[in-house]
Amino acid sequence: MQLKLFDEDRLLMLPEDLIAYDPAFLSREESDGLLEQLLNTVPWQQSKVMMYEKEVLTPRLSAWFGTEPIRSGDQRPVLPWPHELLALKTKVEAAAGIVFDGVLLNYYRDNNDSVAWHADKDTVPGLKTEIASISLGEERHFDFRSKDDHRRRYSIKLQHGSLLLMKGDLQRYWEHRIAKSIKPMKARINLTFRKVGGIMVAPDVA
Ligand SMILES: O=C(O)CCC(=O)C(=O)O
Ligand SMILES: [Fe+2]
Repeated sequence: MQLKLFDEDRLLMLPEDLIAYDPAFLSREESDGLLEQLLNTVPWQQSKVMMYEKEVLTPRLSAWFGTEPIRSGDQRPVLPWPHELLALKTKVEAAAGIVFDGVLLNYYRDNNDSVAWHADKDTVPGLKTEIASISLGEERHFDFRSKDDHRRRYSIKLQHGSLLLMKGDLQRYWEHRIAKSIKPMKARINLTFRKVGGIMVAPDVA
């Protein structure tokens, strides 16, 4: 049998200390309700980033909820936690065994929205960045590649209501992305719960 380039089973080869995946963390009803509510109530914005000395719009919308900016200089307003995101934060913290202080929401409107290859870095050497990621709506491929050898790749389809934990040295040795697709796609919202504590920076990615 021929191995596909992106074979979901191969995710299992990414060590368990880097990734944990629960495909049905939220029920169907919870996921449907939350997706609808976030689509309609979040003050979505399209951020600008500098790329090769030019300002470009990121190919997705986003919003940041927390108590301080995701990183110094970030233009996004710091939005207060709405009730339903606080409830979700508590549930995610219980599953992850980590306390978070902010959540970044990404809204991929269709198949043309994406996030380019990046790792979510922190500024303090040796501090491991742990992120809990909830997916709602359209299933998209989440790709990983080794920073040392870009041919080493894995991919997983992030399902409606799933929870992905990224931990250990994942951000140090691996990059991730959501690629554009030629297949028409509906809306997807991703929520990444993070610990900023005034020290973590998010990357400038388009
Ligand atoms: O949409 C996703 O699943 C990932 C988003 C991401 O990598 C990020 O916000 O840093
Ligand atoms: Fe990321």
